[in-house]
Parts: sequence; C-alpha cells; structure tokens
Amino acid sequence: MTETIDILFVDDEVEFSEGCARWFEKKGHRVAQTTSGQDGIDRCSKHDFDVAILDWNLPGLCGIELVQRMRESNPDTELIVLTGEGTINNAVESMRLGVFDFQTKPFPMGDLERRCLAAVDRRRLRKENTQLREVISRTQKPASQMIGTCESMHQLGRLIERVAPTDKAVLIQGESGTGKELVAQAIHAGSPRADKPLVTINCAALPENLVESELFGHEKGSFTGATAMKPGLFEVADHSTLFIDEIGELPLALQPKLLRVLEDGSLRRIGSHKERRVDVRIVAATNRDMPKEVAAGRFREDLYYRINVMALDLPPLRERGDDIGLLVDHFLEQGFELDDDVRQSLIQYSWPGNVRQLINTLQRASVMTDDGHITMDDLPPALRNSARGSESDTTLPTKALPEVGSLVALERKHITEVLHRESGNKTRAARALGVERRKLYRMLAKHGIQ
Ligand SMILES: Nc1ncnc2c1ncn2[C@@H]1O[C@H](COP(=O)(O)OP(=O)(O)OP(=O)(O)O)[C@@H](O)[C@H]1O
Repeated sequence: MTETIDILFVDDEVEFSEGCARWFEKKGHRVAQTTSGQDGIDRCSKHDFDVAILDWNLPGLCGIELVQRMRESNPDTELIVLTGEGTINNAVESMRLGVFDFQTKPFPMGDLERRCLAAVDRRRLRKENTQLREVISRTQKPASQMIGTCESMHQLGRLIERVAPTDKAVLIQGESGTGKELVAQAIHAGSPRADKPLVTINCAALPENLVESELFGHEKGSFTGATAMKPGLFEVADHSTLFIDEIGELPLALQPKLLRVLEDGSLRRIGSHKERRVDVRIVAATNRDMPKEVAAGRFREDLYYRINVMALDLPPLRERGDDIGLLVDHFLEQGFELDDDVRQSLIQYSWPGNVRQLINTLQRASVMTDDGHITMDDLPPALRNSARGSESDTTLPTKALPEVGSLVALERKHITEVLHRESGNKTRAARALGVERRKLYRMLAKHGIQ
C-alpha cells in the first residue's frame, strides 16, 4: 500500500463525494467529507488535512473565496480543485492562489490518488524547507568529535551505539560542560532520523514565559508581542530529534503539556484550538539530581519516567584520567606549546566547569602568552593556586582528588575571583566560567555569594 493520505472532500454533490470517499477508504486513506464550504473551512482550521479536494461552485461561496479562506485557515493543507465546469480563467486564478491542481470531472480515481500523493510530497517538501529555515535561523552548531579513551567514555560510546538507532527517549546526565550536547548530537547522528537536522532548546537559557512558545509555537496575536505566527520547536523537529537541554529547569506548569506530546504526539500552539500531531524523538539532558527534583515536587514523576527510558551518565572530567591530556592536545591551537608544569597543573586540576572550562582556559592562555609559549603566568588564578596547593606533595597521583569540602571551597573561590575580575558583571562572569547566567545565579546562591 502507498502512504495514508488524510483527505477532506468539500463538494455539494453528495453521491460523487461519497463514491470518492469509499474508493479512497478502500485504498487505506482517511477521508472526511462535507457539502458546505464554510464547514470545510472550519474543519481545516481544526484538523491538519494533507489534501482538501474542493468543488469550485458551491452554493453561497465562489471558488476563489473558498480557496482563499481555506488557505488562510490552514496554509499547510494542499488544495486540489475538482469541478464540473472548469474555465481557463478559473484554473489560472486558482493556481495563482497556490492551489496544487485544477481538474475537471469526471476524473479517474487512480489519477486523483496520484495527484493527492504528489500534493503530499509537495507538502512534505515545504515543511522540510520551513524546518531547515527555522533551524538555520536558530543557529545550528556543527557536531564536534568526541575525544576520550578512558573506560567510562568507551562504555558511553557503546551505549550510544546501542541506543541511537532506536526511537527511545534518552536522558543524559552529567555536570555542566561534560559534553552532554555532544552526546545528544552523536545519538541523533546514529539514528534513522539523521538526515533531518537535530533541533535544540535550552530551557535554562530562556525566560520561563518564552519556553512554552519556543516549544509549542504560537498563533499571531496570542499574547503581547506575538506579531506573527511561529511554529514551535516540536513542529520544527517533526520526524527528527529534539534535544531538550537543562530539562530540570522546565517550569512545572509546562510539564503536563510536554508529557502529553510525549505520550501521544499531540500538541496545540499557544492561542490555537487546532490539535497537531508530531513524530519527535526526545533526547534530554540535565545536570540536576532528577530523583531529588522529583522528590522535592519540582519535576513530575510521570514525566521523569517518560524521558528517562534510557539514562546515560557522563563522568566529570576530573574522573577521566588520561583523557585530560588528550583533550589538552586536541584543543591547544597550533603554534602554541605548554610548559611542563602547566601541563601538569592542567592534568591535576579538578575542572568544576569540565571540558568547557578546559577549552576556555586554553583559549585564554593562548591570548595571554606573548610568544606562543604558555607558562604558569598565563593560567587563571584558580589553576595557579591549585598547582601551588599541590606543590607540597608532588607525588600526588593525577586521580587523587581534593576532598569534596575543599572542592566546593575551590569552586567558591574561583567564582569569586572571576566575578571580581569581571567587576561584578554576571553576564561576563558566566561567560568566563562557561556556564549559563541562570546557572551562575544558582551557584552564587549555593555559595552564599552576594
Ligand atoms: N569528550 C569531548 N571531546 C571533545 N570536546 C568535548 C568533549 N566533551 C565536551 N566537549 C566540548 O566541550 C564544550 C561543552 O560541551 P557541551 O556543551 O556538550 O556540554 P554540556 O554538558 O551540554 O554543558 P551544559 O550542561 O552547560 O549545557 C563543547 O564545546 C564541546 O564540544
């Protein structure tokens, strides 16, 4: 069987449209019918038909007006005009309005089915075009190579290979900067959806009131500032993967709406009654302790189980042994070299901001050095201090980490220093630390820093 088409017949010749409906239903398509143009317009605004087949001369509504209003009520539905009295003028006019095809009755059913399938193809292409434009306009980063040979990264690689080709929801857990987005990209790249772009939303980077409209879209005029209709990222990610970063930050009020779309693929844009269906694979990431969030009532338990079909844990950089050296070599730009003690302190540092912080540190050092030779003076104070702290015990093995208490103190000190250096500017401090602004606020609260 060919693919199922969702068709609406708008024709006042009941016998004709019933005959067509029976024929199309026998072929496995879904058919709705109405004899009234107004009812056709209403139905199109409530349901996303693939194709509507219209009569040109309906009582009370001329063909041109019907086409115009059908297009307004749902610009995504393809229109085919099938009329008893076709004139060249009508055909030209309807094509100008974007009708897919204009034919006169009688028209063989097999040909009509082929025209419908071609219309569905055009609809799909148009949708893909919109998706691509949306993704490009929301800036797509190219996927980077994932560096790491330690056992936990090997294990992670094997899990990614196993889970990627399935359609299962995946929850990636790990501290900030450990590479959760890279893992999401790898899962998408290894999935049958890889030919479509991965769509990403970061719940922490958006003000709460914007998260809903970004995820689910909105109609024009649905709230102040909604000057144009905008499809949500779920629609943009139709037949692809949606990466929901920092899902732990998703406002509680929005969680039932997300649960619904995960359960049956249906959603409504803000300000719309129309139910839309999407087929989206979810990969989510968090650096929060989700069971704790659930216990505290900040995250719905049912939603947690939905997104956590497969959990992937990313180890912090300080637990990856020799990988730190590999990452340093990978991210050190050509033409720069490190003093031995610099390399040693990079390897021994606890990296609270993980790989992102390591990349920032190397970039900063390459700006600080005058001659391409990076010395301890080119490192940020937190690294210099931590190296000084370990000088008293040079036999300290790479993996022997400071006690948790001192790690927290180190983090506090580092944040305070960065804030001081950036004259208290939190946006710049967050950038320097390699974290989102909202995360910085949480860190400040955690450490009681004013
Ligand atoms: N194993 C790795 N190999 C190479 N680059 C990596 C690796 N892990 C992370 N990176 C790089 O580190 C930076 C931070 O990674 P990413 O954004 O994936 O982290 P994250 O865990 O999603 O962070 P956050 O929780 O703050 O969103 C990116 O530039 C990424 O390309």
